[in-house]
Amino acid sequence: MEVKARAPGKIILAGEHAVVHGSTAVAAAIDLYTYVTLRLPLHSDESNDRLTIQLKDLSLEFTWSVSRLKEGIAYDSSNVSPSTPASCSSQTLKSIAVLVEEQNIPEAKIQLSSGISTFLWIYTSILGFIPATVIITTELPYGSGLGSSAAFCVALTAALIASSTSDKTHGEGWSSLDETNLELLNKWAFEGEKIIHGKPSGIDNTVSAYGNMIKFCSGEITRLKSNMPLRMLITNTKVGRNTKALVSGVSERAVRHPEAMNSVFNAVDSISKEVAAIIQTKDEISVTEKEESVKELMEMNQGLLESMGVSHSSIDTVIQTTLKHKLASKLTGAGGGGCVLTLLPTLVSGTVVEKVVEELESSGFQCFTASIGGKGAEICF
Ligand SMILES: Nc1ncnc2c1ncn2[C@@H]1O[C@H](COP(=O)(O)OP(=O)(O)O)[C@@H](O)[C@H]1O
Ligand SMILES: C[C@@](O)(CCOP(=O)(O)O)CC(=O)O
Ligand SMILES: [Mg+2]
Repeated sequence: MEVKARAPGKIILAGEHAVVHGSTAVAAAIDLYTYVTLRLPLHSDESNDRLTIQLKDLSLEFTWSVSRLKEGIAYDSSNVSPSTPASCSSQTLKSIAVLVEEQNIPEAKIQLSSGISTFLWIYTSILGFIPATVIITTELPYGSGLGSSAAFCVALTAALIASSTSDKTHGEGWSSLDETNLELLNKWAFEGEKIIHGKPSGIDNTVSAYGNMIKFCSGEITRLKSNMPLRMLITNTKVGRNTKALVSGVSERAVRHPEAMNSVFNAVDSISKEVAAIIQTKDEISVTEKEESVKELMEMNQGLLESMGVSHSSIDTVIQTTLKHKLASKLTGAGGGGCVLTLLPTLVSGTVVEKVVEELESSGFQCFTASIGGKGAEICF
């Protein structure tokens, strides 16, 4: 039996990091996906009693015998049920880390360890100890702020949940999951994100699961309906970074300077709420005026991200380059490198965009555009 699932990456228009501390943020799905193919043997076959994960884009494969997993994963199965997503205890995570270490992941790719641990936790929690081959491909750059970790968790969970539902509509292309399963997969994906991020807000897995554009605050989701064109240039600085380290850096700063950081988080909250309001407003305000407001709010948000300590010299270079052409930019996702968003107002000419892209690419960055606010998780049999 084979089932496929896909889940999108995202951009955060306003509010990253502060959202971890209870502020509002605005995010949108983008049309770049992570794909998971789950192959379950139809009959138990003793010669292939293995769980294998293939990361196709990286030409990497990790595999364990089911008996090794049963012996290695220390959890109390009475506490684990597919329908009640639970956090991976530190003892279980340690036992999973041993199984991951046995795979000798190349040093240059060691950041994948948390993703592979997440895979083992979610897979065994939902399907138990049964053999399978899981094939992953992705259009998202790893660790660049576009939510590859959440898309991976959401797509994986969607495939696992779909394989265990009785309603399998074959041959009709991609279809979305029902509300109950979406809610379930979103909760599991959040548990996965906890292994990768430490302390996620849940915005990335939520927007990847549900798609569209959302306003998110302390787990509460408001779906946004945009009433203005929103075109963003995405620049990948290609500077590698790790969301977990950046998120904990901000928390440490908040412990050192609680009052100041609270003011920063409150300011971000106001910015995100204003961004959401402008995007949705049906008032007779011209598109140019709306774009001017979004531009200014992006600049303010970037300033506050700098004060949280999550910007980077490569991000500054993108900001300065785009500013020469009167375009505003802010980092998106965890920062520290990764991707930067530049608002492309409707009136900006194609020639200017080409020039900006040329300058950015000559600095070694990679530029692209993506369609914003599209589909969430989908499955296909
Ligand atoms: N397709 C994938 N397969 C396995 N692990 C993945 C995949 N995508 C992401 N991950 C995990 O997520 C990590 C990157 O997540 P993170 O630092 O949050 O950055 P982002 O979510 O912005 O891409 C990777 O180092 C890896 O552990
Ligand atoms: C920094 C943060 O706000 C977003 C992280 O996004 P990403 O993993 O960098 O794509 C963390 C979170 O909300 O969980
Ligand atoms: Mg992430």
